[in-house]
Amino acid sequence: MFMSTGLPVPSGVHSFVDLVRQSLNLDILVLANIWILATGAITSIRLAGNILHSFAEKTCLSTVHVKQDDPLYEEIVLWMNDHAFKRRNFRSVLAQTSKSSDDTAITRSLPEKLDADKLVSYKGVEDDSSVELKPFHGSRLFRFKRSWILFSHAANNHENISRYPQIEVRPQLKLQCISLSLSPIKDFLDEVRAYSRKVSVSNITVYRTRTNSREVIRWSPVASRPSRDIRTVILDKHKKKTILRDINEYLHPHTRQWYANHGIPYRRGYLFSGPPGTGKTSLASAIAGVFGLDIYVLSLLDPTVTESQFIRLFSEVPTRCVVLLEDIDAAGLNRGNIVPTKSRSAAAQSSPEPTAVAPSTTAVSLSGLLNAIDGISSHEGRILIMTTNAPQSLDRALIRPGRVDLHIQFELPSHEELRSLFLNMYSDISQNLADHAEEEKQRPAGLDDLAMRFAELLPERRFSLAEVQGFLLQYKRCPEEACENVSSWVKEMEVEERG
Ligand SMILES: Nc1ncnc2c1ncn2[C@@H]1O[C@H](COP(=O)(O)OP(=O)(O)OP(=O)(O)O)[C@@H](O)[C@H]1O
Repeated sequence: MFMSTGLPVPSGVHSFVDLVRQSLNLDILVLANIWILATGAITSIRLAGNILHSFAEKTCLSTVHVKQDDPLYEEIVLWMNDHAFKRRNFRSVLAQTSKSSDDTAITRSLPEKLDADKLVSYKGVEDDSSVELKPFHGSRLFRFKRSWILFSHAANNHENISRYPQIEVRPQLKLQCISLSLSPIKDFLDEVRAYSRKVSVSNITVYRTRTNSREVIRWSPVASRPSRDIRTVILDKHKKKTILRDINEYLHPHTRQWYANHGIPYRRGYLFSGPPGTGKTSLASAIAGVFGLDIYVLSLLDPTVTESQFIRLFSEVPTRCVVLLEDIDAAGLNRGNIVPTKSRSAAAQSSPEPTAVAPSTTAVSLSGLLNAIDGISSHEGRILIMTTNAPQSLDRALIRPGRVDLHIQFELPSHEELRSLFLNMYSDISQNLADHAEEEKQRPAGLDDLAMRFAELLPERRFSLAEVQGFLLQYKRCPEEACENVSSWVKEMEVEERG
């Protein structure tokens, strides 16, 4: 009987129950009992599963946790998306605005030749690469070589993070396999690394500091872009060769062993000095490309980074990478109020006037920076590149050998360098030409003469390559026009300087 509880039941419920009973020929009480039993059974199976899983975890499962701020995290997610998740249909995915610089879709929907007078609105242009849908959270059991690996990626519990910021949050990415040894997962991780290297072979990733949701400052990838071709960096051939050889030798594993055998800390530092816009950052980026290294950019002027964080970040960079510390003079770094001593070489080339010392604008003191560079916790194996516009204002302690092993001075361009810039702008150096002679042969006829004329119309060692490049960008497709207009541009610049 339905009325067994003795509680009054609305007549509407009565008629609904009668309707179900008559039309389906089923007793709703029986249905309710079946439902209760099924729910109980499912809950028990789940519970048993959990108990079994935690028992297996303790006895026969090997587990590897990966923290979200480790570069491996992104690499594993990438591998899973491109392999294990590829053929499965997910209904809950992560939508991402694509950072890809691949313009194929846009190029397809535009006319082949650029019409200078026809303006294109990119709102209406189809860009099918702008949104990516990726499986993100969830579990997946997959076979790798001869082992079964369970990948689990839990969603971030933001509530817990904001409530208990001091508590170490459980790592969200977990790999497990039925084995008493970690070697199947180790093999898998090696494969993940190799795959990630293959995918980004011609790209360099730039890392900068970012404060995460737990208010902890960490390295974070901000861009992955094609590396700059070293041939496009204009610099005295001898200087370019010297630094490339030096880094090549330094990075070789034999050199590392040599340092270890001789008890010398395995570190190498470079100082790039020169006026603004002469190619210091461009060379650092091209070096990273040549040696397939990622760049970690630190700024002494970043107000969010304290001295201890600065030292920690320095010690957290990977073994082979470029750490770029830009404009170290701009931070007004000095030993408290002590006026920094001039370096011998810098003093030789600087003006006889004493250099005005800017007040310190950084949370990092000179001793903090020295500590980060070669203190006890400082990382070995990295390449440190510091750039400055005013080497004469740097403390000698900062640029002593061991901290700065090679000083590359950039100058305002000579006629020869201006000629090279012109040729760079108007020749197609996207082709992978093996030697210089081959490169010359491929140049459009007459370009060499134009380049010579252009360079001679400009005064030597007066304007930076960045300034001249800015002028040339107005005539991207018309080298002749650039030559015709360069003299009036020089006059304008001179008037501007005087004013
Ligand atoms: N030596 C050079 N070779 C090729 N391009 C250069 C060179 N110098 C400057 N440029 C061009 O000028 C622009 C600025 O160069 P870059 O940022 O490398 O200069 P910088 O010396 O680091 O300047 P700053 O001291 O202001 O940071 C870049 O777009 C680069 O292409």
